[in-house]
Parts: sequence; structure tokens; C-alpha cells
Amino acid sequence: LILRLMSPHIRKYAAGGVCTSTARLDGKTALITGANTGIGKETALDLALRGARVILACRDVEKGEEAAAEIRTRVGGAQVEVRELDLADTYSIRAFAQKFLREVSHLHILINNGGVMMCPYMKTADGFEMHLGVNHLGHFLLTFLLLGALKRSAPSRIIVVSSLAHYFGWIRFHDLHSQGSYNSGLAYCQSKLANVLFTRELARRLTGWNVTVNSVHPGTVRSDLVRHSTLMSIMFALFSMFLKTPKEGAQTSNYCAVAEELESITGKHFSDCVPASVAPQGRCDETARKLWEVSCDLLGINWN
Ligand SMILES: NC(=O)c1ccc[n+]([C@@H]2O[C@H](COP(=O)([O-])OP(=O)(O)OC[C@H]3O[C@@H](n4cnc5c(N)ncnc54)[C@H](OP(=O)(O)O)[C@@H]3O)[C@@H](O)[C@H]2O)c1
Repeated sequence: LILRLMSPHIRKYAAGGVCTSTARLDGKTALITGANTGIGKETALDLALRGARVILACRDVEKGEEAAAEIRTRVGGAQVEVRELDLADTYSIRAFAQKFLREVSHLHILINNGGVMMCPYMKTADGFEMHLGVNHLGHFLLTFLLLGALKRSAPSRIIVVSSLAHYFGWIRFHDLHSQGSYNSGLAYCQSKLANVLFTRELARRLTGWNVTVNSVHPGTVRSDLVRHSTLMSIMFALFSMFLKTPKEGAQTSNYCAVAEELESITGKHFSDCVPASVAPQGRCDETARKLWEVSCDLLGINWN
């Protein structure tokens, strides 16, 4: 009863920051990974409402088309399309990028949103541990392949959806793929720390290109992300009142994608639509550079 009475206040507190920018995106192209559900779908909806051409990059095209249809019914004249992208397969990422560059060519907003959390030990098609492979390496390769389009379209923005969980992670260079020991929670945290370090190093390398990159923590959001963990699913169900809705969770990504005052802000971390602190291990340039080199080696790319 007490919780029920307090519910509106709890919800107001849990909702967090709101993106108040009214910026329009007519003529701009935005690409969002993992956009068929959760935070990604709401981010796509917001960008479509602002007039952008929105590309939903999804591993399951059918689910992507359902999300696109929903966006079209909510936004008259929405320019939304679905393209297949499996972040757990570098072949799929390369095929996606090749087709994208051939058919779309310009890209003003890239939102690296798709992700997995606390899944049982699994490997990607290329043999990478799943969290590292999807959440970090998949987006690392995608960004590398699309960077030319982002530079051509500048000013452009990259948003990396990380998490507060990066605070609990460290990069286990000696056992990056958790072959020695595996803890699904730590594997998730490592991948989210990798997102923050990637953002830091990429921002440094993009100086002068008018392409910004920032990472975000969306808040704790009611979504399917916890599907692999029974414990987390129960906790999320019990405390759902304290969690953000996906729409609320999308606010910080939207803010970083459109806010006029962020035009030249890069290499930062945001939460609730304001700058947020980064864990000490996420501020280490040496680790960021080493992770960059290791990622390039794993993916067989030369990104100087
Ligand atoms: N929810 C939270 O509390 C929270 C907190 C902090 C950070 N985040 C981050 O926010 C982002 C979005 O999470 P969410 O809460 O919206 O979760 P979600 O509802 O589970 O959405 C995740 C999206 O990623 C996609 N995805 C998973 N594996 C993929 C792959 N191999 N290739 C392409 N797409 C793939 C999923 O596709 P399918 O539908 O096909 O599985 C889905 O579209 C994630 O990066 C997550 O780490 C979430």
C-alpha cells in the first residue's frame, strides 16, 4: 500500500532526464542497431518524429519490420526502413556496411545501441565471447566500416550505448574471451567498459573531423535485456516501479543525437541527459589504446 501511494513520486524520480530539444532532422539519416525493441525502438521513434530517415539495423528482419510498422502508424510519413545486421557475425556486419554504403552513402547519426546481457557462455560466429563480440567488437567494426560516410556527412554524431555497469568492469586482457573462467555479469560489465574506452579513444582520433562520439548510460530500463538471467528477470519484475520505461530510457541517446549544445562535445559520458562521471578504469588512455590495438588485431583491420 505504501509503495502504491508513493508510486507517482517514485516514477517521477525513476524517470530521470528528458531530452527537451526540439531540433528537426529533416534530410538527415540515422542508423540504430538493435532497434526492433526496447530503448532502440523508442530512440528510432523519436528520430523519425523529428523527420530523419531512420534505419533499423536488426538481426531479425521480421521483428524489425514489426517495429517499423509500429513507428509508421505513430508517425505519419515516417521514413523508416529495416536492414539485416547480426553483430555476432563479422561477415554480416561487413555485408551490411557494403550494402549501406552502396545504397545510402550518407550517415549523420550512428547509434550503437544493440546489446546482450548476462547470457550463458556463448561465442559469436568468429569465436569471440558473446558480450565482447556483440556489445564491443561488433560495434567497433561497424563504426570502422561506416566512418567514411560519417565523415562525408559531417557534422555527424556517434552515440555508444554503454551502462553504469562499466564501473564494475575491467578489461581482462589476459583472458578477454573468458576462456579461463566465465561470469556472465562480469562479461557484461567488461563489454560496457570497453564501450566507454572505445568512445574515449575514438573521440581523440576524430579530432578535427567534426564527427563527435559520446557514450551514454540509459538508466535502468524495463526491457528484454535481462531475458537470460532468471534472477535479474525476477528483480526487474519486483522493482519495475523503480525502472524507466524504454521511452524514458531513450532520452539520453536522443539528447546526445540532437541537442544543439552538444554540437562539438565529444568523448564524454552522459546519463539522464547530463554529463556523468566515468569510472577510473574508463579514463585510462593506456588501456583505451591497448584495447583499440587488440580489437583491431581480433577483427583483422588496420584502423590508425
Ligand atoms: N535496460 C537497461 O536497464 C539498460 C541499462 C544500461 C544499459 N543498457 C543498454 O541499452 C542497450 C539496449 O538495451 P535494451 O534495454 O533496449 O535491451 P533489449 O530490449 O534486449 O534490446 C536489445 C537489442 O539488441 C539486439 N541485439 C542483441 N544481439 C544482437 C545481435 N547479435 N545483432 C544485432 N542486434 C542484437 C536485440 O535484438 P533481438 O530482439 O533480436 O534480440 C534488441 O533489438 C544495450 O546496449 C544495453 O546494454 C540497458
